[in-house]
Amino acid sequence: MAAVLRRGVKLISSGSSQLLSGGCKHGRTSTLCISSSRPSSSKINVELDSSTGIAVMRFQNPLVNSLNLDFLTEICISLEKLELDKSCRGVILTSAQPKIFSAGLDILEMYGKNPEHYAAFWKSVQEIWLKLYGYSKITIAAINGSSPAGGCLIALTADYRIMADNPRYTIGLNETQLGIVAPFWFKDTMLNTVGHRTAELSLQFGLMYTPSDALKINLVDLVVPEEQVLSTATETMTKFLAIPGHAREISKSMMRKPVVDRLLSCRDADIKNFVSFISKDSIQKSLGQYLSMLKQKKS
Ligand SMILES: CC/C=C\CCC/C=C/C(=O)SCCNC(=O)CCNC(=O)[C@H](O)C(C)(C)COP(=O)(O)OP(=O)(O)OC[C@H]1O[C@@H](n2cnc3c(N)ncnc32)[C@H](O)[C@@H]1OP(=O)(O)O
Repeated sequence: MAAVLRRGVKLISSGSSQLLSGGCKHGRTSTLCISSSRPSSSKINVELDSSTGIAVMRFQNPLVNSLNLDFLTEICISLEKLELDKSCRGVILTSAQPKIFSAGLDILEMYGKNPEHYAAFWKSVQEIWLKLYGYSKITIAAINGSSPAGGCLIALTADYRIMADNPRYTIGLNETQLGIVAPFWFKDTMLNTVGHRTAELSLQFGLMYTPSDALKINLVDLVVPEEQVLSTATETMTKFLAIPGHAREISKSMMRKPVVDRLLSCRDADIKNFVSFISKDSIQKSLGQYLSMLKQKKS
């Protein structure tokens, strides 16, 4: 950690992860998120440019940024810290893993575990969605890889989505392909983005879209060459930042609050429903088959 803690770097928070803030080149302040115990094990990296107020949060949970409980918790804590940090005005969400934005929820968290584990996991999935969908600051998803199911959900919570123009990358809520069902708040997030008919077809078939098809249905807002995803996200953020903050924030909340409130009003019931659904033998069998299919695909 000594190499990171150079002159002018100060610790600005604590918890399961730490935020380090310090002066660096060009008079800017960068913020790096590292794990308190083992810096190299951190699953995200956050850089905050205090001259612009733009933070870039990179997911780095090998191999495929699958969203397990620890990873979800780490993302949530960092988002919370950035939301409280007055020098941060917006967050760009992107991936440090090649070719993958996020593989979605970690299937191993939903397979072969006990009900207590399923409940704790689902609570953390709810937390991340509540945090991101109700986030007061601007969020932009710089989607530089595939983004199935929970990965697509994370992207859908952003105020704007920019995807790399690579037909090998796909995005969508493919839950039915695994024999599982996207809950109502996944569905509502999709519905609010692409409209009723498209969401209906998309969810029933568990459709995955190439970037150009995702653009056609407004699942993403912009498709750009891969090497321009981050710079375009920064440019777009600058446009959002030009709008008076309080007016933008209230407008965002007005659009999203009913959906957020709906989950808030029934969190425990939603967890119970998830635990009962995922514990079913038939669902466990489907997930087991899907995991085997993923392994077979490699050989
Ligand atoms: C009432 C409500 C009930 C239920 C609601 C539940 C909602 C669920 C939401 C979800 O998000 S479910 C997860 C859906 N995700 C997927 O379907 C993605 C599956 N993965 C892929 O399609 C591909 O792996 C890929 C992400 C496109 C990457 O492909 P690539 O060829 O680059 O890698 P590879 O397939 O070899 O995978 C590497 C490694 O990672 C494992 N893996 C992949 N995805 C997941 C995952 N989501 N969870 C856990 N593990 C995953 C894969 O098996 C490989 O493992 P190995 O190295 O041990 O073989």
